[in-house]
Amino acid sequence: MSEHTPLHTVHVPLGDRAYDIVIAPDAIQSAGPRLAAMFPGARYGIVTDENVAKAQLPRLTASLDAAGLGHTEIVVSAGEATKSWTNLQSVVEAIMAARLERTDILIALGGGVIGDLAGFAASIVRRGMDFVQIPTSLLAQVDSSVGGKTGINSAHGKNLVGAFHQPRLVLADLSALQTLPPRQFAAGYAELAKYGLIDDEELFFWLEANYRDIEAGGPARGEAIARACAAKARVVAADEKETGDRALLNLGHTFGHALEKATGYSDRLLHGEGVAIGMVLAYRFSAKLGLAPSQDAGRVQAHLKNAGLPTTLADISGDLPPTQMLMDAIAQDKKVSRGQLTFILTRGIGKAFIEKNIDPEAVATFLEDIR
Ligand SMILES: NC(=O)c1ccc[n+]([C@@H]2O[C@H](COP(=O)([O-])OP(=O)(O)OC[C@H]3O[C@@H](n4cnc5c(N)ncnc54)[C@H](O)[C@@H]3O)[C@@H](O)[C@H]2O)c1
Ligand SMILES: O=C(O)C(=O)C[C@@H](O)[C@H](O)[C@H](O)COP(=O)(O)O
Ligand SMILES: [Zn+2]
Repeated sequence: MSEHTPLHTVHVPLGDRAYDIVIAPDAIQSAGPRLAAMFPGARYGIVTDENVAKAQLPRLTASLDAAGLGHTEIVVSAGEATKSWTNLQSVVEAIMAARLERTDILIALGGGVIGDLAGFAASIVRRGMDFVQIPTSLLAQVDSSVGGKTGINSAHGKNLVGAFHQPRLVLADLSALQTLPPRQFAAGYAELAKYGLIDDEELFFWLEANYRDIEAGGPARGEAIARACAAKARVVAADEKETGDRALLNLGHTFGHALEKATGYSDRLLHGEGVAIGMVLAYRFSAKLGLAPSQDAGRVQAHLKNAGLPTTLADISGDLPPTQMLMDAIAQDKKVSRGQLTFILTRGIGKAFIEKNIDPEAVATFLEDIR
C-alpha cells in the first residue's frame, strides 16, 4: 500500500456528475498531486473560515505549493451566520477579483457552512464552475460535503436560497478532526446517528456499541464515516433533487431548522444540535401519534445525550419564542407542498418514513405539551 492509499473510497454514481469520496488520514497532504492529475492546468480558489484557516489551511497550501498549483485564499468568519447574502456576495466578488476562470476549481475547506456557501458561489459564478469539497468537521465528512445541496439562509428561514451543485471530488481527511472542538464533534455525531435512525437499525446499534472508539479517534471512526457516506451516496444516487426518498435525510430537520431560526443561527444551537433535538422530537411525536414505541424514543434520546448532545427544548440556553413563531418557521420548510406540511416520522429505530398532509394543529399541540 502506498503512503497515500485511501482508507475508504465511496463512489457517488450520478452519471456525468459522478464523483468519489476519498476518506484518508492524510487526504489534505495528498491533495496536490491528486488535484493536479484530475484538473490539468487549473488554478484554485480556497474558501475557508478563520478557524480552519488557522488549523488546516497551511497543510493544504503546502500540498498545492509542492505540486506547483496556483491558488488564492478567501477567508470568511466562522459560524452559521456566515451563510448569508452578504458573504455570498463577497465570496463571489473575491473569486472574480482573483480572475478564477470557469474551468478553474473552487475548494471548500471547512465545515458545512463553508461547503454550503462556497458550493453555492461555485454554482453561480460565471454560470457555474467546478468545486471540490475538503470537509474538516465530522458533520461535513458524514453529510454536508456529499450530495450537492448548497445554499444560504434567508431572514425567512434556513437554507431557503440555494442550488443543487455536485462537487467533482470529496477529500475527507481524518486527521483534520484532531483540531475540531468536542462540541462540534458531537454536533456532527447527530447527523451520523441519523443514518441508523432512518433505515439501518444495525448501524444504530453498532454506533451505540462503538461510540467511545469513534469519539476517541479509533478505527471505528473511519469506518463510521465511510458507512455514512455510503448511505448518503445511495440515497442521493436514487433521488438527486429530492423529489422522493431523499427527504428521509431530513429526519429531525423540520423541528431543528425552526429551532435554529428561533435561536438566530447563533452558537446557542449548532445545526447538529438542532438535528439531535429534532430527531428526538420526531420520535416523540411519532410515539404520540401511536406510530412508534416510546421505548425507541427513549433509547434514541439516551444515546444522543450520552454522546454529549442536547435532546430537549430545555437544553437550549435562553428563551425560545412562542410556539406560533416556531410554527411560522415550520411553514417555510422546503418540504411544504400546496400549503401542506410534510414530516419525517418513524415506526421505530431504522424505520423512518415520509408523511404528507400533517395537521399543523397536531404539531402545535405537541410542541405546547412538551414545553
Ligand atoms: N449541504 C448539505 O447536505 C448539508 C448537510 C448537513 C448540514 N449542512 C449545513 O452544514 C452546516 C453545519 O456544518 P458544521 O457543523 O460543519 O458547521 P461549521 O461549518 O460552522 O463548522 C463547525 C465549526 O468548527 C470549525 N471547524 C471546522 N473544522 C475544523 C477543524 N478541523 N479544526 C478546527 N475547527 C474546525 C469551524 O470553524 C466552525 O467554527 C449548517 O449550515 C447546515 O445547514 C448542509
Ligand atoms: O442532503 C440532504 O438531502 C439533507 O437533507 C441533509 C441534511 O442533513 C442537511 O442539513 C440539508 O442541508 C437539509 O436540507 P434542506 O433541504 O432541508 O435545507
Ligand atoms: Zn442536517
